[in-house]
Amino acid sequence: MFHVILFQPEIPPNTGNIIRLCANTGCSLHLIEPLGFDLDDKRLRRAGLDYHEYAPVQRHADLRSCLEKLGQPRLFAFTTKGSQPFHEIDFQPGDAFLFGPESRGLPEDIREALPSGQRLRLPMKPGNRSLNLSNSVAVAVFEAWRQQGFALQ
Ligand SMILES: C[S@@+](CC[C@H](N)C(=O)[O-])C[C@H]1O[C@@H](n2cnc3c(N)ncnc32)[C@H](O)[C@@H]1O
Repeated sequence: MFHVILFQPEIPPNTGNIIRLCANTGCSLHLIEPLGFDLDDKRLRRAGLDYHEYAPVQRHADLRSCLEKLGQPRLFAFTTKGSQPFHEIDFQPGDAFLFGPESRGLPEDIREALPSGQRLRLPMKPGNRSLNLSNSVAVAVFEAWRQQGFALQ
């Protein structure tokens, strides 16, 4: 349905939650190396994942090779530095959603390579820094899936 791309994720429980989220919503999950942990990290396994939930998870050496493998999908970057409200986008099956690492967010060159309309911001109260990574992915995926009527294919 949708592709979730985590750029160099750092914190195992976040990725564990996102693996389960993707398994439950039918998204594929793409991890851009280097990762801040091993995929068999016990902190990641503590998310209680079943083996089948790992099935749609792929690792990629870099973002470019990931996007090539996905056939150059329409790409949206979720960033606190975006100005485009995410809920105004008409998401389409096959779209890819890119999220940054927990400590530093997406690098500037990756953000700036996209038009401003594809740099999406999730609303927050003024003065707050950011949402948790796995919460951000959940909000984004469920809005996109809601727009498809929670279609199962
Ligand atoms: C913990 S945040 C990173 C914090 C980093 N200091 C920053 O400002 O980007 C991890 C990721 O969650 C996503 N995220 C968190 N809050 C967001 C928001 N309000 N709008 C869009 N994306 C958000 C982004 O992809 C971000 O790179």
